[in-house]
Amino acid sequence: MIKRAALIGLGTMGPGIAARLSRSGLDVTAYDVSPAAVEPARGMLDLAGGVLDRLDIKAPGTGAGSVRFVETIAEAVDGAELVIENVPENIDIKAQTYRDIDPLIGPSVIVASDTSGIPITKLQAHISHPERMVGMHWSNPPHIIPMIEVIGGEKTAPETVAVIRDLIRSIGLLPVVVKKDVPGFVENRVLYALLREAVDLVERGVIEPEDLDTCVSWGIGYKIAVIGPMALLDMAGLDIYKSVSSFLNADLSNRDDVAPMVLENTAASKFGIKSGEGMFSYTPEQIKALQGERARKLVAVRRILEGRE
Ligand SMILES: NC(=O)C1=CN([C@@H]2O[C@H](COP(=O)(O)OP(=O)(O)OC[C@H]3O[C@@H](n4cnc5c(N)ncnc54)[C@H](O)[C@@H]3O)[C@@H](O)[C@H]2O)C=CC1
Ligand SMILES: Cc1ncc(C(=O)O)c(C(=O)O)c1O
Repeated sequence: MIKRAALIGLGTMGPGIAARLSRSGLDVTAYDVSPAAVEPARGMLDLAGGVLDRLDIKAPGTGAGSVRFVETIAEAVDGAELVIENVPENIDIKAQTYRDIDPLIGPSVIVASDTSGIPITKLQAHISHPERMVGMHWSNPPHIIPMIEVIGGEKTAPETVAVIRDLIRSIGLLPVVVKKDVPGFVENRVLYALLREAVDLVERGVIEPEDLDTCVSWGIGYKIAVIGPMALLDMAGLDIYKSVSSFLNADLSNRDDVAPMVLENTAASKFGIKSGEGMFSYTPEQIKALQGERARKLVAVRRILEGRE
């Protein structure tokens, strides 16, 4: 079983993944190309530790598992059996990172990418042992969401997929093996189908953004946490789905470009909470409160869904 992991990239995702792996007894080295990313990452690591306490996720033994911040990529991968790449969702940046890692690791080291949806087959073209490369797609916030997609590319060895699946299972998380290396894998294909329709409805003035969120969170979202889409079809009845989808599917958004509303916002540097404005506006105090509230509610819901209260 893997005991030493390296995390490359410590932005939104890296610190939570480091926290979750170390809590399960792995020794983690953490590296970011930007020294400015390290202090926020330490803060996120501490916050994630507190959330893991509230989830009652205990270390396997006293002192088991650690996170060590290092200053070079060579130090990060030295001795690692698993390297998890968490650099931005840009194939050139990811490819350069694999080229940097390649001469520093042995052929048995597994390189996993947390890509949101770039096919693994494309990524593994940039590494000399593609059979050891795999997709390991965590969901945000990664220390709280227990499901992780595992994706093999055309050249990934089945054993590599099995090792990562077993690692995820052994630390009490939920691996889902995606059988075909399709863009976006499964979670983001479903999420982006929902987001495309949601953005379109707001953009066309069908609904206000706040009301869209109430509708989806308290309608579909609340329900879907308890009963997944396939089981939901059976609950609703396939006859109903057949009737509604026979006229509704043709009316749903099928735009294949990025919606103008999103282009306008991003062009104006409105990225959401990271810039203080996006679909909504946020003060720094509101952002802190929202993040705390998100963690508290996700922990509470997870405890209930797991039958722990
Ligand atoms: N943000 C999200 O909700 C999720 C993101 N992902 C995926 O995870 C990956 C990382 O995403 P985020 O954490 O959101 O990105 P981010 O932009 O917040 O963080 C990326 C970090 O990588 C660092 N970095 C850039 N080049 C590097 C290099 N060559 N070596 C080391 N560090 C480098 C940056 O300084 C930055 O701190 C992306 O592929 C993304 O699609 C996956 C699940 C959810
Ligand atoms: C908007 C968005 N895009 C990608 C992801 C991901 O899973 O890669 C997420 C997420 O919540 O994890 C997301 O919200």
